[in-house]
Amino acid sequence: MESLPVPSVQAMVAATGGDVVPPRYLRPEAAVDMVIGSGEAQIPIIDYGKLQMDNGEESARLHGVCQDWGFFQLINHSVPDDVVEGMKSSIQRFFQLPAETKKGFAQERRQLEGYGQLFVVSEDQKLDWADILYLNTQPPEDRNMRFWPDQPAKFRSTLDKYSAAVKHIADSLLATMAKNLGLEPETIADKCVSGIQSVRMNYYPPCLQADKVVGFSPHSDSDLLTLVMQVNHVQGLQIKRNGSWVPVKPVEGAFIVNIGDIFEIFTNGRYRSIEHRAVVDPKEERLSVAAFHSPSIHAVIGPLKEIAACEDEAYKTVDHEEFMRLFFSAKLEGKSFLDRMKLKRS
Ligand SMILES: O=C(O)CCC(=O)C(=O)O
Ligand SMILES: [Fe+2]
Repeated sequence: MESLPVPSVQAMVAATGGDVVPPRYLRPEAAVDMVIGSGEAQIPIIDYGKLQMDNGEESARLHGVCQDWGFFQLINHSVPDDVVEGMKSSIQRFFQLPAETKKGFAQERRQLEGYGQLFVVSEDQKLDWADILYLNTQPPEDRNMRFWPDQPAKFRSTLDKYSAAVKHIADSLLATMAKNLGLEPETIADKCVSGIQSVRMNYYPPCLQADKVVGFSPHSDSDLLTLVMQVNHVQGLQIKRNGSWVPVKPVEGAFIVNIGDIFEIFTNGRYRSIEHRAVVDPKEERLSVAAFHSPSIHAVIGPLKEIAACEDEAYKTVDHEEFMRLFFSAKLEGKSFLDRMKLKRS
């Protein structure tokens, strides 16, 4: 698994002032897409504190939101402020480091981790207006410290704390979601013993011709559940709903949570992953941190037998390693990966 090396967009913008857009970044298709005006829609808000108190009303709301939206903002979560703020400042400071220093953590051949970009599989493919740092964070034995920045000084210890705290929330949400689907909470939890977490830190430089580029191509996440933190005040995340893009207005201090492809496969389509993308600001940089949660690498990925017992399976069953290999070896294009995982009905 690997992604072809591409230039740093941040370095390119620093060199040109950001008003030059090389052809490989021009995305005319994005400009014609319909975007719902801001203020018209807001993704639902779920209160984590209420879920923890076994509040039946809040978990019923969560069930409705998972079926109807696949995206929500999680408030009142338990990650301490200093961990959240520490993570934000570590990431901002990492991307402020000189280009040469960041290159010390660059991706290597046949590896996904590190500083660079993902899903670049051909030399003529269009590119996203972003640089990323992608790291395996859980279980700890999966970490490759070679790619973990040692600058700023607290980066590693902060990411260690952040990753554990966010994993804890994801596991707890997954247990509630399993219950909401009439499953034993262990049904999903058992597959997540030594569950995998990876963290993708996204840096979107400004682009004076922002409507001509895309920060993150339309995609659904491949995992079970993603928790995204907005690092600064610049908005850019949009979700696809009823055929239009809906901008997400982040609530201060909330996590943006979304259902991934593996959840859709596990539940045979009861909860669906939602297509989303990131757009770029003309004047200001934007940063976000996505934490992806997947079952153990030894788990089988296919419809859960508890759900598929009385209905046709709509998705293939593959081992987790094969699933990851398939996901990372193609261009990200909406939900096309999940479509390839569907069983064709005759
Ligand atoms: O930048 C964002 O807000 C979204 C990032 C995202 O979709 C991802 O990392 O998968
Ligand atoms: Fe995503």
